[in-house]
Amino acid sequence: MSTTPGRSAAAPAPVTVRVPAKVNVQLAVGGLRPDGFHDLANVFLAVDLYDEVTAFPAEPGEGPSVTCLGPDADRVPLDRTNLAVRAADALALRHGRSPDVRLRIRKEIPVAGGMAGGSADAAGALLACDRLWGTRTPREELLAICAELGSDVPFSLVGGAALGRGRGELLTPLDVGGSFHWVFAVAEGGLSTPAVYRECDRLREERGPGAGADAVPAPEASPVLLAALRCGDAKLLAANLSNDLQPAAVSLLPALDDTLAVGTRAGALAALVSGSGPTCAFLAEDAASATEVARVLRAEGVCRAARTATGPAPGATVLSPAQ
Ligand SMILES: C[C@](O)(CO)[C@H](O)COP(=O)(O)OP(=O)(O)OC[C@H]1O[C@@H](n2ccc(N)nc2=O)[C@H](O)[C@@H]1O
Ligand SMILES: Nc1ncnc2c1ncn2[C@@H]1O[C@H](COP(=O)(O)OP(=O)(O)OP(=O)(O)O)[C@@H](O)[C@H]1O
Repeated sequence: MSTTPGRSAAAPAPVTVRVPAKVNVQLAVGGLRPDGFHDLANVFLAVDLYDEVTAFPAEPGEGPSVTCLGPDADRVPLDRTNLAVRAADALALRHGRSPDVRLRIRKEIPVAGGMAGGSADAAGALLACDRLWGTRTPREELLAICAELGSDVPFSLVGGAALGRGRGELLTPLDVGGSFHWVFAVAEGGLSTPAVYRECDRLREERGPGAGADAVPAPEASPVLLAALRCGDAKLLAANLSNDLQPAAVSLLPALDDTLAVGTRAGALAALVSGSGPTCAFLAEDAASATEVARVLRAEGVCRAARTATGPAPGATVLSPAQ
């Protein structure tokens, strides 16, 4: 007999889903669109740093609730604005049912770190609730709900590597010919994604007439970068990493320049800000080099934590009950 609160003998078993963080190996940002978003060529790579979302059954009419465990748990909102709760609400609305679920997030992905942590929890909650409620939502509909929840959420569901067009939600899967070794330097605080995009526009305006947001060329994925992924060539990938949001993130948090420099001096093939930051990502030649880069980053005190990870990693995956 289970002792989980709120479970009767007939209640379904809790469902646990594991969801990866991401790093953007290319983030080309176009001009500001009328809807407030930017067109992107966004090359996502999922890495094996995971949040776990568990959906427990709740009483009929109870509605959704969420708890969070992990080092950053106190920075995660536990009300209806939590992206996992919003995902449960959106799925319930789609099926015309009450969003009765108790969600538990085990958080390893840095909060507001540019690694799509909230998006991961949204994708995880969506899959977990769909299983718990037996709603059997087709994959295409799950992806559409993901896109409504946030630009990064569809990729959190899919994982692997993908090119995101539009605002990042229109995904084309990419072939990857090997595993890449990364180090992530987690910063003390977070950066707000909209604030970083605003700073990117401001810096472009500052560059003068003709360089403003409306003069920005359409973003395109780099063919050489895509070839580097396809071949699993870490050195070629390192030479072609790029993030148009990096100057904006560094402008808001100038100390990131030191973090990037320390990791590079420690032997990383390349360093860049992950997405909207402030997490800094270092591509290493192999596992031993990644361990050394992480050690130096910690020793120099330029980050709150340094984590090694590899990518690509699978997207949102149901861990239990077993398939
Ligand atoms: C920086 C990235 O993480 C790179 O993958 C994403 O572009 C951000 O994706 P996200 O966190 O899922 O962002 P959303 O929740 O969709 O949007 C938050 C805010 O970020 C800005 N935003 C986001 C995506 C995009 N293509 N253009 C934007 O300008 C907008 O101000 C938007 O209101
Ligand atoms: N489940 C959640 N986990 C983390 N943050 C959440 C969650 N739900 C809502 N939030 C809010 O979203 C904000 C952004 O958090 P998140 O960790 O998703 O940022 P991020 O990783 O930089 O996002 P991205 O890389 O997709 O731009 C947080 O500051 C927090 O207020």
